[in-house]
Amino acid sequence: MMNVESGCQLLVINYYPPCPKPELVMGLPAHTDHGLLTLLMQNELGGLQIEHNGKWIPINPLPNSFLINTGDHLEILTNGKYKSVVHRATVMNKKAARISVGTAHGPRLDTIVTPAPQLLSEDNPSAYRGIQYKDYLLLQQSRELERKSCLDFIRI
Ligand SMILES: O=C(O)CCC(=O)C(=O)O
Ligand SMILES: [Fe+2]
Repeated sequence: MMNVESGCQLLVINYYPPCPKPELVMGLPAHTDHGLLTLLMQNELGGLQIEHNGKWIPINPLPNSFLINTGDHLEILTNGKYKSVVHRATVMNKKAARISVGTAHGPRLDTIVTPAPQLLSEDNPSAYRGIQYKDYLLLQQSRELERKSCLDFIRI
C-alpha cells in the first residue's frame, strides 16, 4: 500500500472578479485535480460545477465547510473504483468577486503511484501504468487545462 506518512500539499488561490457578461467566459475550464483529495474553501458565492452523467451540476457552497473533491491519484490507487471528479468554475457573479482556496493532497513527490495491489486480480487487472507523482505533476503543469485529464496518458 502507498506510504502516506509523508506527502505533498499544494495550495491554490483562485480569484474570479465580478463579470458583467458571465455567459461569455469560463473562470476555470473543465479539469480534474492531480492529488488524492482536494479540500476547497469558497467565499459563499456559487460558481463551481461538477460533471455528473454528462451534465454540469452547480455546487452550492455551504458556509463554514470544506468541499472535498476526489483527484486523479485516488482514481489510480483504487484502480478506477473512485473516479476523479471533472469540474470547472463559472463566473456567474455580476456584482461580487468569488475567491476559492484549494489544497491538493498527494503522496511524496518520489512515490510511484500505482493501483493498490490488494485490489488487483486476474479479473481486475491494473488499468493504469505506474508513474512517479513528480512526473505526473510536471505532465499536468506542462499542458493547458483542458477537459481531458492526464489520466488518459497512463490508462492501459
Ligand atoms: O474555484 C473553484 O471552485 C474551483 C477551483 C479548482 O478547481 C482548482 O483550483 O483546481
Ligand atoms: Fe480543480
